[in-house]
Parts: sequence; structure tokens; C-alpha cells
Amino acid sequence: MTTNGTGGNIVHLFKDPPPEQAAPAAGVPSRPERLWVRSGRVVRTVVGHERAMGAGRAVVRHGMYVIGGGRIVVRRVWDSRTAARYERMLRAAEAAGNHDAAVAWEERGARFRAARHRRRMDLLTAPVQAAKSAAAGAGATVGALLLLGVVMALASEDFTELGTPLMAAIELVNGLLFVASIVWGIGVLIGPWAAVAGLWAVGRRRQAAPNWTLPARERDDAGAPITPSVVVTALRDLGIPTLRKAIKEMGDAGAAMLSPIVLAGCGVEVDATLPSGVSTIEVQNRRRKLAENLGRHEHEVFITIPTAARTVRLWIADSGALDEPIGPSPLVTDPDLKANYKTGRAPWGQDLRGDAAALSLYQRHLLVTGLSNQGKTAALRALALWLALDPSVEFRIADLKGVGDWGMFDGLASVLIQGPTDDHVIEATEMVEGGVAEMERRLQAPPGTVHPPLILVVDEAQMAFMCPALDGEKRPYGGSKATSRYFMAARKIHNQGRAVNVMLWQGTQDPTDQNLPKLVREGAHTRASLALGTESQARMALGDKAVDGGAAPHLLRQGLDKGTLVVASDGIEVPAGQASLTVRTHYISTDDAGEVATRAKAMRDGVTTVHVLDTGQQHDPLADIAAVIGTAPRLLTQDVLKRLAARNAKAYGHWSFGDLTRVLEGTGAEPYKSDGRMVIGRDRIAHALTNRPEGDAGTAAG
Ligand SMILES: Nc1ncnc2c1ncn2[C@@H]1O[C@H](COP(=O)(O)OP(=O)(O)OP(=O)(O)O)[C@@H](O)[C@H]1O
Repeated sequence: MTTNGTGGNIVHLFKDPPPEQAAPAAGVPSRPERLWVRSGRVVRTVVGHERAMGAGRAVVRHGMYVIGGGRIVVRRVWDSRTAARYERMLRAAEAAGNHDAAVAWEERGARFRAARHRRRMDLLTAPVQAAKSAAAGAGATVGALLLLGVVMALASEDFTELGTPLMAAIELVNGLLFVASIVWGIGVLIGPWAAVAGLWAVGRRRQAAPNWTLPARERDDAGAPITPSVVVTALRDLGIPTLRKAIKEMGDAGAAMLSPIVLAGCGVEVDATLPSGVSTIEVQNRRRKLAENLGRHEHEVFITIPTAARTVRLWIADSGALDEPIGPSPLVTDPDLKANYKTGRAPWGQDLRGDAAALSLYQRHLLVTGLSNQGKTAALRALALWLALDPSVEFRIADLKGVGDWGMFDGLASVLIQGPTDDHVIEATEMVEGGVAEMERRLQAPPGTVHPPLILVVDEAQMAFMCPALDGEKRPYGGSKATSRYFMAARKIHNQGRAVNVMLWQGTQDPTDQNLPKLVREGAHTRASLALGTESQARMALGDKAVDGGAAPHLLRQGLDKGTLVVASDGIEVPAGQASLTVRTHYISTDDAGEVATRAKAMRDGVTTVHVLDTGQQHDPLADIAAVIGTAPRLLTQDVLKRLAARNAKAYGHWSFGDLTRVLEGTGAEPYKSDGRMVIGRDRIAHALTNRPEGDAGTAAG
């Protein structure tokens, strides 16, 4: 008897119970637990234990190797003894719609059956033949042994030698039987184990155990190598009933749908010819599921449609490889790089196969689209920087964001407008209209005249289309009406600029019908798109043909696939049958861009960049000529005309050499010949400016 230590006032009427019989804690039933509850808990504890789970899985796995191996061996034997293999291949060829192959397999099957029938008929007569042969063989052997005995008896004159060879042969057979009985005994003992080991080895080699029994590291198939069986299984499990049925019927022969799997850049490429009744679009529409079935993320699988009928081309990235950056641009690494507008190609980046992706810019209007902050400006600028390394190319640039992304073109471009306001849009519009004036002037030039390239760049062009401002004649700058000034100027250049090398490059964000009218987007020869929000935007950016052919910028990941764009152009090498190419562009930072621009500037003699277009009626030709000559000691008259037109399209867009000579007549700065070509001298103009009579400036448009 004792007192309770805590209360001190409870008195038990029995001795202290042993610890295992102590009162249960509150909430635990005092009744003894039922056996099954306890066993359940034990099983749960044991099974929940990862090590036990691992051991359990190993047991099941190795057991399944034996069972699976047995199945494989039985099937092999069955295949070799029956026409099952031919039947299967026949069904596979039929399911794949390959009738030639089906006929070939049918013929092979028929030949196999005929040969088997012959063998079976031979088998009927075989026992009699065998018995005859055995009897003849035994008779001949006994005869030979007896003859040998006679020879030995005669030789030794001892008749007991007569039966010696026969007896020796009988003893030999006896000995062999004895050895065979021992070997048989051992064989009976270890044979079954050897057979089990053999089946296990076959099962293991063919991975015949279910996936859940594999160790954790093998079970995780994310990023696993792509094998024919992985691709066929992934296609089978896409959820397309016809495809599933056809592949099931093909069995192992499903791999016949596939071309060889080849390494392609940081991934692999394989063509899959779909069975009849399955269309390529059904597979394309299930890209995410296909990617997951292949153990990849959606962005790591690209489905395109090659020329072969009913075929999809799958490019499957090595897991995570697309998230690795590609190397720096050759523009940055090669300080001696030069460009050629006509024959060269801008090194833009790499395609998914890892091959260099280079774009020809010759006589191609350009449209680069994408959501905000995906690398559109960087991609467009990279092309301009490359082309700037061809000194014959003139740039006029309007950056309607104006945070300095194009600042390095100051001193390189003849016009550089930077800013987001309506005034900037108005100037950009007038810049493009200046391009139209130049284009029209060129179109009237004598046939055969060579026109140096003039590239008009409008970055953030959606700002121009959305601008609500009206001009003095109430014509809108923005919009897409027949009176809309930016729209009409862009259309005119799209329609006629190519032949005279007046090209329009536009960068635009988040396209809609309003901020990127249909006629303008379709006027571009080269269309490229970074990540976009929807498929309908992808269609706007690249056109229906490219999207129907598998171009999917809407499936690029916003924020993660910066600088990756889908290009539809005849200026880039696209694999036969494909309508577009996915390119991961080299990133040229603003600092690096500055260095490339410095190199480009060094190739030209001082370009004076105009930042504010002079569009007033009052202008001063002499001062303007001085301004456009800039720091060069002299400038070709044709370049002076070009730069004047860029500076003030209204006043000078239509000027000819005659106008230039007229204005400079009597000033002492008239055009003169240098190295056989007409030029205007910087110093002479400066002299004429300082010496001209008061009140001569501000001439009306000539
Ligand atoms: N090729 C590239 N590779 C990797 N990152 C890039 C690449 N191009 C751009 N980026 C990253 O994306 C950022 C945005 O680039 P950029 O300014 O060209 O985008 P944008 O689409 O023109 O943006 P927005 O039009 O909204 O101003 C850059 O600062 C850079 O960090």
C-alpha cells in the first residue's frame, strides 16, 4: 500500500503495479487491443520504414525478373517454333498502314509454314529410318569388333582373345553410363537453379520488373535517356485511342514507326510516322503530355512537321540543357568581324540542334515581336549591330521606349529618335515618311542604279499604331485607316522598298490587331517572335503557316526563355519541310553593344546623328549641309542628299544634285570632283557660312 506522490491523498488498496501494467495514459483505451489492430500498426510501421520498403521492393523486383525473364524466354521459344512472329509483324505493318511491308511479312509467314509442314512430314518417317540406321550401325560395329577379335586371336594363337574387343566396348559403354548417371544426378540438383538464374538474367537485362519495384534513383525517369521504347511508350500513352490501339497491335514492332534517334545539339531528334487514322495535329496538341511521358518539361520537347506524310519530328532536349546559356556573340568575341548586307548573314544565335543560326538581312523587312522584357530589343539590336559593320548601310532609328537601348547608335545612325511621347511618335512617323520619300526618289532613278541600304528601325512600333495625335490636316498618326500616317508609310515601304534597299525593321510588344495591323505584320519578310501569351498572338506574330507547321512561341516560358525566339523567314536555314526555326540568340549587353558600335563608327567617316527632325517649312540649306557633313573633311554629294533627306524629308526628300548645286552656287562651296567623284568640302561650307551676308539664313523650301 502506498500514497499517491502528487495528490498525496489517494490511497491504493493494492501493491504498486509492475510498470507494464501501469494505468494507461488518458485517452488510450484500457481494453486490450484487438490482434488485427496491433498487427496493422506493426505492418504500417515496418512498411513505412524506407529501408524495409527498399528491401521489400528488391525482393519483388528480383522475383519479377525471374517471372518476366520466363515470359520472355517462352515467347522467344514460341516465336521460333510458330508463325507468331510473322503474324505480329504483319499486324504491325497493317496498323502502320505500310502495305508493302505487310505483303512481305505475309509471304515470309507462308514460306515458314510450308517449311514447317515439310519438316513435320519428314518427322513421320524419321523413327523407322532411325531404327534402321541404329540396327545397321549396331550390326556393323559388332561385326567390326568380332573381326578385330578374330585378328587378335589369330595373332596370339589364343582363342580367348576372340571376345576381348567386344567386352572392352561393353565395359566402355558401362563406364559411360555410370558417368552419365552421376552427371545427371548433379544436373537434376543444380539444373533448376541454373535455369532460374538464366531467367533472372534475361529478365534483368530486359528490365522486366515493374517500375515501382526499382530503386528510387532508377525509378525517377525524369531526364532519362531517350530510347525507341521510351518514345513509343510516350506516344502510346498520349491518350489518342487510335494511336494506342495501333501501337498495342504492333507490340515490340512499334519501334518501326521511328527513324533512328540522332543526337541534335543539346538533345536528340527522331521522326515518328504515325499509323493511319492518327493526324499530326493530334500529337502536336498534346505536347505537354508527350513531354511528361518522355520525362521532360514541356519546353524541352519541340514537335514539328517534316515533309514526309503523317510524320511528326520530335526534338527532345537533354534534361535541363535549354536552361544553360549559350556562348557570347561572335560580334563581341571577334573584333575583326565585318558584315556584308548583300552576301552576309548576321550571327544571331544557335538553333536547338546547336548549329549556328545566321540570318540574311538582304532585302527583307523585319518584324520582331514578344511579350515585354523577353529580349526583343536585344535581338533586334544584335542584327542592327552586325549590319552596322557594313559601312555602306545607313540607319535611321526611332526607339519609342527611349531608355537608351539604342544610345550606342548616336554617331552611327543618321537619325536617332528616343522617347515614348506622342511627339516622339510624330517624329518617328516623319522619319518613316522620309524613308518613303527616299524610296520614291530611288524608284525614279535610272535602271541599274545601285542603292545603298537604308534601314529604318522602329522599336516599340506599337506606340506608333496606338498614337491618338492628329496632324494639322486632322490626319491621325496612329491607327490603321487609309489616312493613318505611320500605317500608310509602313505599308508603302513594305510594298516597294525592297527593290531599292529601303527596309523597315519593327520591334513590337504583345501584338493585337490594334497595335499591329494585319497588313503591316504580313508585309514583313522575316518574322520572329519571343515568348508570347497565346496561340492567336503567335499567329499574328508569325503567320498561320508557321504556327500550323509547329511554330509555338506561345509555349516559350515568359521570363525563363529570354532571348529564345521562333523565326519564320527564308533568310535563315530551316530544315526541309519546317516552317520555322527556334533560335536561342546570343545576348549582347548594352555595354558590349557600345563596343561593337564603336568599331562600326571607326569604319565610317563621322556621321552626324540628327535627334530632332526639322519638319518646319523654314530651314537653312547651307547650315543643314554643314551639319550633315559633320566632321568628315568632304562628303559625296549623294551622301549629302541622303543625309539631308533624313534630316528633313519634307524639305529635302525630293532634292536632286541640281538642287544642291543651285543652293551652293556662288557661295564658294560648290561641289567639286575628288578622286573622280563629286563631293562637298567641309571647310568650304564652313567658310561660306561665316561669310554669307546677314539675313540669308532660313530659306523657304527649295
Ligand atoms: N539573348 C538573351 N539571352 C539571355 N537573356 C537575355 C537575352 N536577351 C535579353 N535578355 C535579358 O532580357 C532583358 C530584357 O531584354 P530587352 O530589353 O531586349 O527586352 P524587350 O523585350 O525589348 O523588353 P521591353 O520591350 O519590354 O522593353 C535583358 O536585360 C536581359 O537581361
